[in-house]
Amino acid sequence: MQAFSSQMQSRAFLSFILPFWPYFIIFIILIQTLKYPHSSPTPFRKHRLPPGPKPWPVIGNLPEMLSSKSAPKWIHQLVKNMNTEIACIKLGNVHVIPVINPTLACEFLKKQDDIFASRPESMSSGLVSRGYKTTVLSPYGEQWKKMKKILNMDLLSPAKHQWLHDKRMEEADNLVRYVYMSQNNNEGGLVNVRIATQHYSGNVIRKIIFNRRYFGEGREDGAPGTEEIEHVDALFTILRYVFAFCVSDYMPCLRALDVDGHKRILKNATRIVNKYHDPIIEQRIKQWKEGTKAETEDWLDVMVSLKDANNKPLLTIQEIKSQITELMLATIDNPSNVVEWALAEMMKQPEILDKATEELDQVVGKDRLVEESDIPKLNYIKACLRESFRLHPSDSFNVPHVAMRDTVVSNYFIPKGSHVLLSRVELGRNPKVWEEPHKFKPERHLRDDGSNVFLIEADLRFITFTTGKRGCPGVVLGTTLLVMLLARLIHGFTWTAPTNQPVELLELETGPFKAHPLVVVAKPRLPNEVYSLSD
Ligand code: HEM
Repeated sequence: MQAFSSQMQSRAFLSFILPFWPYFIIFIILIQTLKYPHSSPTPFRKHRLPPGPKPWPVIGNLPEMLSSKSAPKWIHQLVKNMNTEIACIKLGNVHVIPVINPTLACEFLKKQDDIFASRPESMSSGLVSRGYKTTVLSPYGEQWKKMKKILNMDLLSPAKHQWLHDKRMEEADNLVRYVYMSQNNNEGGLVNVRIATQHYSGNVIRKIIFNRRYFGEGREDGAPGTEEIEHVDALFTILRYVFAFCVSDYMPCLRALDVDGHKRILKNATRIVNKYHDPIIEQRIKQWKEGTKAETEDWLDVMVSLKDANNKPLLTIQEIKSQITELMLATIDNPSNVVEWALAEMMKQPEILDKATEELDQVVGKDRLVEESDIPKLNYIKACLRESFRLHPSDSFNVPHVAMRDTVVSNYFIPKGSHVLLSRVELGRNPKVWEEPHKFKPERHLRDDGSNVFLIEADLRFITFTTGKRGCPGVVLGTTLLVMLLARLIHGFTWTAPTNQPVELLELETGPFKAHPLVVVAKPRLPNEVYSLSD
């Protein structure tokens, strides 16, 4: 009876308190705002902010963002509706500045690069970088400078690139073996190109960092084992959520609640990645300490052996662990996404596929497989890759850049702390820049004088590696992976769609990602002995 009456009391209390919940939340938000006031007035305040939707007090345009199916699509639609090429959307206290025009993009990343060289601090980047110990995710400062210098000088230098040649080639051979073996599968030679490309990227970076392809037993046919599938899936989950407009990044007072579930998903994915990486890293550090390892064979060895001015280890274990995860993330998505789309587009326009195959036969011949030394001569292949980057970027936006002080860009006031988002989708498809923007037309990237095509796009008419302080340090490795992947697939095999299943080019509703994996038939096109590959 007493239990019943206390139940009644708590029900009465609940029905009394429920209508006041919204006021309670607004109260917390107001306290939050008082804790984090807007930046103080500066002389730039006479300039207007870029055009944008009217924000609600305190919460800004968060309600509209939350009621949309996809935040990037909502932002792009706003920009389109306002007929502008730069906008300002207020999410909580943060000014988010989407940009779809290359001249403006160059203002941010070239002319005022010094001001826009920071990154946002967020739940996801803090978690993945173990408290900003890495490069991509760390705000501008001493830690970022330390890590970027190590990448440029010790891991990605031309000499180190040369040193790692054989490891990359082993994986390029493994890719061909994997596709070649599909002839023997009981699906009539069907190849899931997404699996082939994602695991090629995963295999190469695992080989470079850990000197191994497999975490577990591995497989004879070069295909990924269960451990590698779990590892690569977890990396892609992190990539999907790392800059995914998490509500609490704009309303820090909601951080403890994990309202959109992003924290739980990211924690789970990083746990999986750490489960594979941490034991290898810990054992290797021990081996170097005990003197049972003395030969430098991979990036992990390099990282463990780096010394500071006092001959002490330059990197802490946390720095090594977080930087390794970040290097995996940085390598894995662009090659797989861009090459899967490129092959799908080329199969849709067979004359393009024929032209690429002709170039390969001319440069490489039919008696051997493509080698890295062929890359400078494969201009049509590189033009196809550029076209795929332009039309099918691996994400809706470039990694955010943060304004380190108030400034003016193109007569608009950009307040300190603004998040600048160069739109990968809308830069590449901007009709003022590109004729027939939705058509896959590699010829537009060939040069009249026949000179070398590069994947770098320094004018930011679309995004590949960008430029400036925050530009990608992995241009050479990235270019090598991309060209080898597409060139080996096209040179080694003829590709046809299975009967009654034509190739389609549908995008997901949420972004520029291919809705369905490309699953097509591969037939070897070179003499059999060319495929007898080293293990
Ligand atoms: C495969 C093709 C690749 C593409 C298309 C690519 C593209 C990019 C882009 C667009 C950025 C952001 C630049 C900006 O903030 O403006 C970036 C940053 C970065 N990339 Fe790459 N990347 C690739 C491969 C790699 C590889 C192989 C590595 C190293 C293993 C790497 C390491 C990094 C790092 C460390 C940063 C952060 C730079 C900084 O914040 O200072 N990337 N990359």
